[in-house]
Amino acid sequence: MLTIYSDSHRLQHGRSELIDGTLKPCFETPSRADMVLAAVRQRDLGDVVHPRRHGLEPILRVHDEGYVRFLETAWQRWSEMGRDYDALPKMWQIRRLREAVPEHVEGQLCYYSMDCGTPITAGTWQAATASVDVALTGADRLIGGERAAFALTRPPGHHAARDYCGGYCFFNNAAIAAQALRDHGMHRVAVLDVDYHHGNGTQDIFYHRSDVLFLSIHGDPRTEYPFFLGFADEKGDGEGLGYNFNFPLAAGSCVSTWFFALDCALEQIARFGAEALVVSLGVDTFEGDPISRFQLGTPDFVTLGARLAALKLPTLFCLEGGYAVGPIGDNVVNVLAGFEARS
Ligand SMILES: NCCCNCCCCCC(O)(O)C(F)(F)F
Ligand SMILES: [Zn+2]
Repeated sequence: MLTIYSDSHRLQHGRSELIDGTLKPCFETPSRADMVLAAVRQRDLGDVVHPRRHGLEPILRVHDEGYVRFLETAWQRWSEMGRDYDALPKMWQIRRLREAVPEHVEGQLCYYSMDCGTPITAGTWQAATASVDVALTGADRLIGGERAAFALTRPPGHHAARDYCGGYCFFNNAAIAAQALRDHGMHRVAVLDVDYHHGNGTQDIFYHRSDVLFLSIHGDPRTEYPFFLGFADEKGDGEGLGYNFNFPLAAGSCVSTWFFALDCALEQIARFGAEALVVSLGVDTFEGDPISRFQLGTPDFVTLGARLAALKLPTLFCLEGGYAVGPIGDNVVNVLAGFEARS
């Protein structure tokens, strides 16, 4: 399987995040991508290519222009305040506060974000746009007729909504790739999110649409981040009613429960008649993940890949989460190798 990778991911390296009430070093580190790339090479998964640049147009097919312009200018405006450290919001635009978009960078930082775990740094814009190019280069390969591709995307994307960043995500790589597949003639595209955390951003982007089916298996938002989206009763709206499926599972759920949810999701994808599949591939479902609470073992990721291959669809894998850095490479490559073995 082809891997698309850009060294520009290294430019996103936040210093700290506020997590569980304390400031800790960021869990979403460059070493994650280094370990995945090393495993891709060590396991001889296939060629590794650099992305083609696609510019801002595909991003603007999914994200709000004001939000994109904010991300493009935030660091420079933040630095002009004499700050040389990560940009993080100090509050949010919560219920009954004014909806208007602030002019000032500090206000916009609050308006265009959903948490304080997603630092904007000097290299964020370059890293995030390169990550989109990685995903889009993978989509180009599917459009060109290839069966599958692995977009080694970092920073991740599935928490990024039309007009806000969060959960270490700035641009929604998987959603932008799905939109590109639609724009290049695939009529029905499914996005399956297997990351531990609900892909609130991807749901937000496609919630009113029937041409992109979104499905997510994740930790129950009653107790797990992102708390405010990802419930089973969120089924889409308007045109999109019936084209959104959430499978929230209680923290600590066993592996067989997880695979039962996967089989239900795969059944919906087959019924939808998808012409292509984008997988938001987070491996923080791993039993040893430091911030998540499912129990998949490293061998289970082979089974996941095999189940996905059974759909016999052109498939683009976009890396999302996974914070057990030692095993992340084997966990990710197991999915891809498991997929290839059944293709
Ligand atoms: N007590 C745990 C608090 C969790 N705080 C933030 C979690 C962010 C998860 C990010 C991710 O893994 O979903 C992504 F794929 F986007 F990277
Ligand atoms: Zn996650």
